[in-house]
Amino acid sequence: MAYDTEKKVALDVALAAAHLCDRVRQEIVPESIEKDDRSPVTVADFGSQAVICQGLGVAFPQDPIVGEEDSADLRSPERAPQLQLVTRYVQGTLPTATPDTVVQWIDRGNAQGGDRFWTLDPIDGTKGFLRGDQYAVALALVEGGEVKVGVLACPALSFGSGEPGLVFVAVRGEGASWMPLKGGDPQPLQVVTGAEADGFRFVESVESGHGDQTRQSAIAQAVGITQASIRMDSQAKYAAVAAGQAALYLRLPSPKTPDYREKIWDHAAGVLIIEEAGGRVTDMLGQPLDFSQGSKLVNNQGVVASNGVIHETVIAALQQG
Ligand SMILES: Nc1ncnc2c1ncn2[C@@H]1O[C@H](COP(=O)(O)O)[C@@H](O)[C@H]1OP(=O)(O)O
Ligand SMILES: [Mg+2]
Ligand SMILES: [Mg+2]
Ligand SMILES: [Mg+2]
Repeated sequence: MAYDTEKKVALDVALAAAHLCDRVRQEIVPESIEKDDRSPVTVADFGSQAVICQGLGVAFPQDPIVGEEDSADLRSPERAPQLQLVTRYVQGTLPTATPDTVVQWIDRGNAQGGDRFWTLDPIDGTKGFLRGDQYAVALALVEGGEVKVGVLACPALSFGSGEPGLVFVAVRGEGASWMPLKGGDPQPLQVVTGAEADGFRFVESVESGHGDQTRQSAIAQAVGITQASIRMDSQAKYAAVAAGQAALYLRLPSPKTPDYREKIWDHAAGVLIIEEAGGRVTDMLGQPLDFSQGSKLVNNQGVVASNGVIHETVIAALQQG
């Protein structure tokens, strides 16, 4: 089957990284370092990126990786204790790791893109990770501007009363599935269908600054969703729609940051997983997300991810105000 090796390697590295993040959260209270854009990063974000870039580098040495983090914030002498800690966690997976190899692996993720590249968010939802809520390790392969393989590992996510720790994977044209992080048979993913919108739920970010929650509620109501939103950090929201737990994910530009452009690693894996589960993802104008323009979705604003059935109704409601 197409992309068999890519799927297997992506799952292996994402699982190893998810395990590292989970260990960090169980064992220490991770401190956050503030990046230049004032967003937080932790030893787990760096460790996850190191493990994934190392594994992709061995399996696909020619493939560029467009990752969120770079090692600049870890290289300064005053950050030596944090780099030591990252190295110790990476050694749990790669026993020969040293501070030098760790920063090199992290910086493999500094590529700009190309016709074929990987995009990586080593921890999507760092704020959720720090709060003890949802987060995801998100990895996707983009070829010719199209997402071909997507993996989302969600160590804190569970369905119903099941144990937390789920992984989601999709290959274009071959469907999407989920399985427990600790192993088990893959189960197919299918969005919720039917036209009974008053039974539907919608998902949105926990962070009010990452979207327009007022407008998101108004649009959900306009399309007949009467229940309150489920607020969740990270691309776990895409997983919730793909698994039929919600029919809609709305991410409309925040009035505080109207010029914000979404980063490709915040969406690529989730988009493919929803599409392969039978759903649809566009921007707020109904245009497909354009993954061919470097690290940002410069041609898109806002994201609408749905079960497909209600998609056009949502886009029409957005056009009305
Ligand atoms: N103004 C903004 N609008 C939309 N997303 C944002 C904004 N600022 C940061 N983000 C991104 O939202 C993602 C988290 O998603 P969610 O809110 O759904 O949990 C993070 O990757 C974060 O990027 P960054 O890592 O650069 O801070
Ligand atoms: Mg992110
Ligand atoms: Mg991140
Ligand atoms: Mg971040």
